Amino acid sequence: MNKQTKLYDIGVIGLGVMGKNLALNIADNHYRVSAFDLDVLKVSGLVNQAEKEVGPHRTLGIKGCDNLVEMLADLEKPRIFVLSVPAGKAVDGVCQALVEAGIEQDDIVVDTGNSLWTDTIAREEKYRHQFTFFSCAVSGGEVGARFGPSLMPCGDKKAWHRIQPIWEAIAAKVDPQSGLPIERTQPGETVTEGEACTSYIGPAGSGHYVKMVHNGIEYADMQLICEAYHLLSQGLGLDALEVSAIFERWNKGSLNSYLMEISADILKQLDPVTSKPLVELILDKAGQKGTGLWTAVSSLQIGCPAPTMAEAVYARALSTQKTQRVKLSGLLSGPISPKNGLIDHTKAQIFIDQLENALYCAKVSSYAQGFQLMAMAGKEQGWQLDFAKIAKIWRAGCIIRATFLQSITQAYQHAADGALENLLMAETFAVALSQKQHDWRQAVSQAVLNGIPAPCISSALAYYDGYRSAILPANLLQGQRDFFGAHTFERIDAPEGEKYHLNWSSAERKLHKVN
Ligand SMILES: NC(=O)C1=CN([C@@H]2O[C@H](COP(=O)(O)OP(=O)(O)OC[C@H]3O[C@@H](n4cnc5c(N)ncnc54)[C@H](OP(=O)(O)O)[C@@H]3O)[C@@H](O)[C@H]2O)C=CC1
Ligand SMILES: O=C(CO)[C@H](O)[C@H](O)COP(=O)(O)O
Repeated sequence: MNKQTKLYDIGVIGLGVMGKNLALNIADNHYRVSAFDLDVLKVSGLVNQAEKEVGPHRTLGIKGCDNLVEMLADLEKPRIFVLSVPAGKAVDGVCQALVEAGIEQDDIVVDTGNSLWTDTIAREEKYRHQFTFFSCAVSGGEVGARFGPSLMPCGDKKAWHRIQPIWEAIAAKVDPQSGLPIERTQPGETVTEGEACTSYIGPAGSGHYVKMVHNGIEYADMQLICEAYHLLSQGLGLDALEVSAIFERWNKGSLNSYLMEISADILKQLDPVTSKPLVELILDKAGQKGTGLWTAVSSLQIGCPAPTMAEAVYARALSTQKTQRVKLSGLLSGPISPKNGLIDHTKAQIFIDQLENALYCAKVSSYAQGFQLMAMAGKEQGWQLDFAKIAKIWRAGCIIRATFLQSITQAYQHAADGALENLLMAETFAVALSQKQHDWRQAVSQAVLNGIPAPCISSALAYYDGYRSAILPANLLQGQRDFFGAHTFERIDAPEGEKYHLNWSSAERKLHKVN
């Protein structure tokens, strides 16, 4: 391996999709990187790529290591290690191997994988007497990691101050006025202006919680776009290229986002083998690694409704039941399908415009759920989450980046003392949704009438309607609970907290005040 005399600034462990690109990004920003992976081919692959990218006149400060003892010797003390290994056992495996290799108390280990936030809290405690376990969730996929991701650090404040200059250098950057990304796409380029998409989130676990909700929102955003595609293709009978053109137009307006942009691109792609649209040849069974599921589970545990994110997880699960779906498509009846699609063609443009507004409203509703979930979790855990900052660091670099996040940033900045309980209460969104909600209902109605599943668009509407309902039928529900289980109920004409029970089954039906 490449022998250097000067010590290195940072050690990157795990050189898969993310680790390799983070290492190159860090080196582009003039920090010297020592890199290790269990797979020697990944180590040599990184070193070769670094040499190729810069050519003979300039070298990137990247060195491959054979083992962790070598890496420890390579690094300037106190040392900084970046872990980019699969979440779960591998993280503890590397931490243990670092202990065996001689890691010291002042050294910092930064876990950048999609770890479960409760594991992060436990690890900070577990390794407290051996080194500082810090964590920083990363979003942006391969390209983000290479040219500027969104970074959500949490844990020991002193550790944050040490890594902050590196993190601010490698993060995506945003023009503070417009909220638009300042992009770099070439190896060796750096962006030194603009606001960095990283900000200290809070104590251990908080950054990973925020990233988990980011992924829950990501699942919902993706499914919302897929439902629009389904309604346009199955409902109106449009082909992939026609849907792509609609998405490209939507991407120029309030729906502008990275996910909308790549969806338009995907729909345009022809299969190199058959020349048909590739999307039509991709099997309709969705995968998942678990972060969306964790978000839905947390929302249920906390008691904070996040139905659109949960529906997005269910939609992926349902998609995997392909064999049953195929069987039932011939067994269960739905609306009769005319040749050119289900929805009246003479009203196609009206429907397309309604769907655009429906998608915008559903997106606002979904983000409102996500931000409220973070607020409730933050309260429960005693984290002081700054939502304007969180929206800010999602404006570029991450998968859910969108111009819309500038409006969310401003909504939280304008709310006095962080008093915005729910995004739906922000004037900008309340007004927009009031104006567009009729179209949202039309789109959901068309989906229902024509038998096209749109669980995220419609659950987002149900959340909106539930949230704006002064009266819900939970009075009857409380009656049911008291009837069969003596679970008691409160009365609207009695002080809050006072509990009552009616002896529903007895002849006299006596009301008792319960102490
Ligand atoms: N891919 C993405 O878009 C994103 C991924 N993430 C998260 O980042 C983390 C890394 O993801 P990704 O790069 O995609 O994963 P990959 O599987 O591509 O890379 C992980 C790498 O870590 C190596 N590795 C595993 N165990 C060890 C070990 N004990 N010591 C050294 N190296 C080890 C693996 O080697 P081997 O293959 O030989 O086992 C592999 O090269 C995950 O937690 C993921 O959830 C976060 C944001 C986006
Ligand atoms: O964290 C990410 C981006 O922010 C990953 O892309 C995410 O892990 C993808 O999740 P899944 O495989 O479950 O779709």
